[in-house]
Amino acid sequence: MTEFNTTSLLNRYTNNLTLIRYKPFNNTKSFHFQSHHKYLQMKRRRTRFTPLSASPTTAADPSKPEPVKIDETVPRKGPDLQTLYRRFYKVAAPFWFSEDKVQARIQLASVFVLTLGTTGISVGFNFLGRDFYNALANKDQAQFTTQLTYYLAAFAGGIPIFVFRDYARETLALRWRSWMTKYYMERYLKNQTFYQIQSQSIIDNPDQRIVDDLSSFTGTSLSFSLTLFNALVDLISFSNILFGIYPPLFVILLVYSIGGTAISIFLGKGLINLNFMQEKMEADFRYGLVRVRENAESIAFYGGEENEIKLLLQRFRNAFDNLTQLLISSRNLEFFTSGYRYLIQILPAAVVAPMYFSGKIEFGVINQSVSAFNHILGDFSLVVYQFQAISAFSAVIDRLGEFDDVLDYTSSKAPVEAVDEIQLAYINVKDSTFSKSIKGSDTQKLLELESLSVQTPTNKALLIRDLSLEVCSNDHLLIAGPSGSGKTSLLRAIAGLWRTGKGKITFYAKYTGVQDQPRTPDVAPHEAKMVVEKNNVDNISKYRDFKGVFFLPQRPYMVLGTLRQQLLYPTWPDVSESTPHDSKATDSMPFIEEMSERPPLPTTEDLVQALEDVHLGYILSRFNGLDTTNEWASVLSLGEQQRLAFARLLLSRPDLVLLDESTSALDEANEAHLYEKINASGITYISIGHRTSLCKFHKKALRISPLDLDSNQPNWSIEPL
Ligand SMILES: Nc1ncnc2c1ncn2[C@@H]1O[C@H](COP(=O)(O)OP(=O)(O)OP(=O)(O)O)[C@@H](O)[C@H]1O
Repeated sequence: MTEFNTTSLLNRYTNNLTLIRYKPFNNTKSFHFQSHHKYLQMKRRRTRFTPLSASPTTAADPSKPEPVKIDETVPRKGPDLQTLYRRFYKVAAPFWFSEDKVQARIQLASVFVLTLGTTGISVGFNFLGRDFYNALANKDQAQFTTQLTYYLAAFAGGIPIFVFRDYARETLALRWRSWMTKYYMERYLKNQTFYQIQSQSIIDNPDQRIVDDLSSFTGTSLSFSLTLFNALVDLISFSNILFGIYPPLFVILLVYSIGGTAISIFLGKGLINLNFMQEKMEADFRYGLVRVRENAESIAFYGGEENEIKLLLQRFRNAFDNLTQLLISSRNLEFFTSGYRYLIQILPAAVVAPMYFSGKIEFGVINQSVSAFNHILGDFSLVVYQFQAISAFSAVIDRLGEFDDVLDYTSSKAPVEAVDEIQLAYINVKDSTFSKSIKGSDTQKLLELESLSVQTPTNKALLIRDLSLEVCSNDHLLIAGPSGSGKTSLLRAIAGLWRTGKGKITFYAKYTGVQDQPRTPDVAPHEAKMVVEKNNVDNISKYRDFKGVFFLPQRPYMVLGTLRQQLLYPTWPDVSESTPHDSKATDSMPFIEEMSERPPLPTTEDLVQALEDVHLGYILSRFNGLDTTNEWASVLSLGEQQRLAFARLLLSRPDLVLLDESTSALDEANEAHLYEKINASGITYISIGHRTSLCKFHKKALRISPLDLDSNQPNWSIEPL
């Protein structure tokens, strides 16, 4: 039924070009980092994660995370108990030792106290029940009325405690989740970790792990801890009662529950893995749909609906098949758990009844023993009754733990592998005397490449050999060469995205981050105020604080948001129309705060002027000003998006910009206008481009030719234009 509904829905969605009209403004879940290629591989094979060949440093140090990488050739094996425990602790612990620990612990303590309260109330009800039924059996009306009053009073007093316990638990879970969400997102977006995870296919669906797994991890961890605590207190309280009534009954119960737990673990051991795969496959399916939405126009132009339906249905079928397996395993387990649950129901009454008949106990004691018996049975049988929930939770722990390990591994990788990598250094040149001292003139060195060789990260193919060059202010450089020769790869290396190769890249720019940075010994004190070596892991993000450098890709990235946010991206990232409602929302999430200092915010007039400067003033009236939200990548043409990217550039005014075919979609008049604008605003540019019309805006050209592997000669040359 579900499969049929999904199939027909997909058919209706992709037929008649419905996809092109669908606008995704309110979906904040649309992270999209999984490659299509990976999906094609996934179709026939199941996935397992195996350790990477870790370097000796990481392997020897047990505190370092265990790195993982997708190996799609072998079926995945579930984690062992020790790994699960390690992962649970690693994921759960940081919050309870964070800056919010005092509040969090107080809240946790109150939840536990309220839980104790609820157990006390249950015990009270057990005794009330005994007296109530005794009064009934004795036909003692006065006593019955008194007991009834007590019962009602206990209800009135007890119910709020149950309600407040749940409320306190859920607010604590929310607090924990909001802290964890920020913690994981920061690590995911730091040091270009998201780029490495995506470009090397390290793990599947990180977005689903941040959104869904974190939510269920925090909620379930708390409710399971409380269930365990409750069961323990319950066990102590009710064991006394049952033991007091008839000790052998207690022993039978103990044996029964231990046996039941062992059998359910044996029967349900495959469920953890099935749950893990289910989460992954559901996320893959959802991601496939997000891709259709995001690429609606291209798919519609290609007429690729049929293809998409097949691919999407295949993804859905993977989830469906796995769920079928999951249901079968759950059903088999259910046969056992249902039998286990109901088989023993009449036992306490049957065992205690002879004592009642012989007058040793009153009638109410039978009811009391049944109730105590059921409580203890429930406590001892936690694993049996909750096995499916426990296996789903284990899958969540496994996925989050794996993600956590990858985040740790990716951010700790840089120092270990530094020997064979391209070195990046950043020199702060706020000091104007230094600027002039470099060449004895007013020009300032902005970028220096020393013996730089660039290799592709996956197969280490050499693209550029031994490149050395210097770019000073107004030294506009054009990078040219045949398609595939490595022009964009050179920019990737300069941007720090690719580190494979050797040589050194040094930026000389204005640094806007923290001042007290270590100085490297090879730079004389009069030359630079501060140097940041990229080998230090934190420095990739510090590098972004360099006001001096800006990159413009061929297809500009359009953020989800207003036109104002487009223009302010990426220099002023956290600016949005903050309403009173927003600030309230931030108050309730104490961890979501501004991340760092920014340069002064451009005014509305500045933004309008920037749009006019790139000949885009007309879109203001078309889209009702700066503050309306649109799917900008769909509503603006590629040329308009490129001009918008130049408006960002003019607002940020960096010293140096790297343009990767950034005017490829523009007519020559607009292209010339934009180059004149950036030239006039004092920005030095390095452009990649194929058009000869670009030559007149540049002073020199770097020509890259395809590498000849048989020769040791560099495959580049520099010539004046
Ligand atoms: N992630 C990657 N892993 C392995 N090889 C890659 C990767 N990205 C690009 N390459 C290869 O590196 C080579 C250079 O690619 P690059 O994008 O730098 O070329 P380009 O000179 O900019 O080409 P074009 O002018 O067509 O844009 C190509 O052969 C490409 O296939």
